[in-house]
Amino acid sequence: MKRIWKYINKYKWYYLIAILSMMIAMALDMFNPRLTKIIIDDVIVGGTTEILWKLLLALIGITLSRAILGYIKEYLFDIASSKIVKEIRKDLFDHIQTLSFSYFDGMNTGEILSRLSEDVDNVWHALGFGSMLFIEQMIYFIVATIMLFTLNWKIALLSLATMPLIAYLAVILEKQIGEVYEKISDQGALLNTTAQENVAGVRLVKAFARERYEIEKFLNQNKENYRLNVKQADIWAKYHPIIEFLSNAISILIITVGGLLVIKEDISIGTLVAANFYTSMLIWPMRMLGWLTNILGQCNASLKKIDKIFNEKPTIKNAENPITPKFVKGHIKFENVSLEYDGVKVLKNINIDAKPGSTIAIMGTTGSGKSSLVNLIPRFYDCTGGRILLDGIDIKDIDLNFLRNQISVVMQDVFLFSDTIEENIKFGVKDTENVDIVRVAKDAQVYDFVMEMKDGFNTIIGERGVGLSGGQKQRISIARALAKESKILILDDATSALDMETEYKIERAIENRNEITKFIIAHRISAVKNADEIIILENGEIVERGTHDELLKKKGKYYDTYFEQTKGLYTENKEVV
Ligand SMILES: Nc1ncnc2c1ncn2[C@@H]1O[C@H](COP(=O)(O)OP(=O)(O)OP(=O)(O)O)[C@@H](O)[C@H]1O
Repeated sequence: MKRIWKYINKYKWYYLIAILSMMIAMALDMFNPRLTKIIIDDVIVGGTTEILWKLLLALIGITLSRAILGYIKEYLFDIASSKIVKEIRKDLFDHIQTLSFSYFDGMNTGEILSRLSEDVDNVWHALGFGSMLFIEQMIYFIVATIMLFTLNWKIALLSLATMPLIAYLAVILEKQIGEVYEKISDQGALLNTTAQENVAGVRLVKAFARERYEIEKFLNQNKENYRLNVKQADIWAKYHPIIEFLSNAISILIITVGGLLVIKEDISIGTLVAANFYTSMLIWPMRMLGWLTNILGQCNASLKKIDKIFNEKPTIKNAENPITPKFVKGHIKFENVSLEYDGVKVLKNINIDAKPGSTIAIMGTTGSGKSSLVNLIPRFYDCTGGRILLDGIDIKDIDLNFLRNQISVVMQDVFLFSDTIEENIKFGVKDTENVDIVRVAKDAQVYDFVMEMKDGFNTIIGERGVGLSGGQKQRISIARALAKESKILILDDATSALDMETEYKIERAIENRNEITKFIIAHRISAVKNADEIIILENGEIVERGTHDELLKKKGKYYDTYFEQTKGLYTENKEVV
């Protein structure tokens, strides 16, 4: 909640002027029943017709000024709330960008999207018309009470005595609605996630003919959402008519008691009309209390959820005084590195010395820790033991942005944006004017198939690269990494969808880049055989290492893989034919 005051404070003048306009408009409103009273008592009953035109002019003047002030009030409330919400959404988005990989491991996209859209919208409603009506109704209540007392204290007391009952019902209503709303909001996030995952994975759903199951899953979520909404409507239906009935009953009571006072000539007819008017002004805030507290309650619940994201701290942080080296050679050294995810050790005693420009290939069974190992270099995760050095400096001491700028990663799971091929390739490039798109496209074997497309590099590819083959997507993501021209290149199983020939051409082009230190995770011997060092991982430990020839001589795991992949070229005792 504290956070929201920081934003409101920034636009306090908007709110102050809006509230001032509101107060003047309301003060003018208060004159209307008084003028009506004078028209009834003095002009109609008393016969002083000569003041009628002045009274009518005053009524017109009040109505006009009220309209102008009303416009100023609404405009300022709207503009201030829209500005605040724009800033909250931006800050929230910026903050989400700063969060580390581990945060996203445990969150689903639908939930984050719900915070950014539905919850921020709830804050907007509350800061705009919600708070405006709340302040307005509270002032109406106070002023109408004062006006009633100045008219007749008996009627004033009678009106006020009935208000707590309406207020009590409104508060109960708000409490129950608030509880259900919280559930509706969580359910909405779940519904979003289900829909989002289904649409994103529609091809997989169709391939596995799981449409029925997915529809059922969505319908169940939707049914629960419906049930909660009906429950909310039920609560409204239970309390709202009672509040409505009480409001009307109060009016009848005032007219009856006031009528008796008129008969007894305690008050004039004009006073009764004015008192009835002020009583209705008193009832409205009470009646709206439920609705307003509901909006404010929703806003409060949403703010708590938004705050939870804001309170999330990135687990990977910059050092207090981060180092920004002047020049990077690209020497990467792992010293006794280990890694645990939630207490489970996935890497143990890793020692690697990757000299500038060298190629380190990593092989191993699935789940052996290959991706985890390379993910430590750009600090997607921090090692839990040992240290990693870049040119002799612990990477935890290097400015995080600087460090990541030195590294290009082609991830296992290719992600392309729905944009042109050129923009996708230029994604990580700072100096977009001087990037040699053609060279990187040729090196990544992208150039030929792009040139066959009608719009070439300007071809817009669908979401996540829809419209391209798996191999084409991988090649574009390799081109994207090469275009970044960083000192360290990580290819995490980046050529798995490529045919041997294309993979070979890309590997050669990358090998020729002597200025880059390369980490290549691959399963094919052909992709790793020219590496300066090949590392075989098993259960998070290096079980074999050396060059292609050295490993073949060892006749260990690498040799077995080599034999498996080149079957037919050997005799039964694994001797070359
Ligand atoms: N973010 C994470 N949180 C928790 N555990 C993880 C995380 N990422 C990986 N793991 C676990 O760490 C182990 C190593 O995973 P990793 O992805 O590094 O293996 P890999 O050798 O790259 O596998 P593959 O060849 O299938 O990609 C696995 O047991 C995996 O379940």
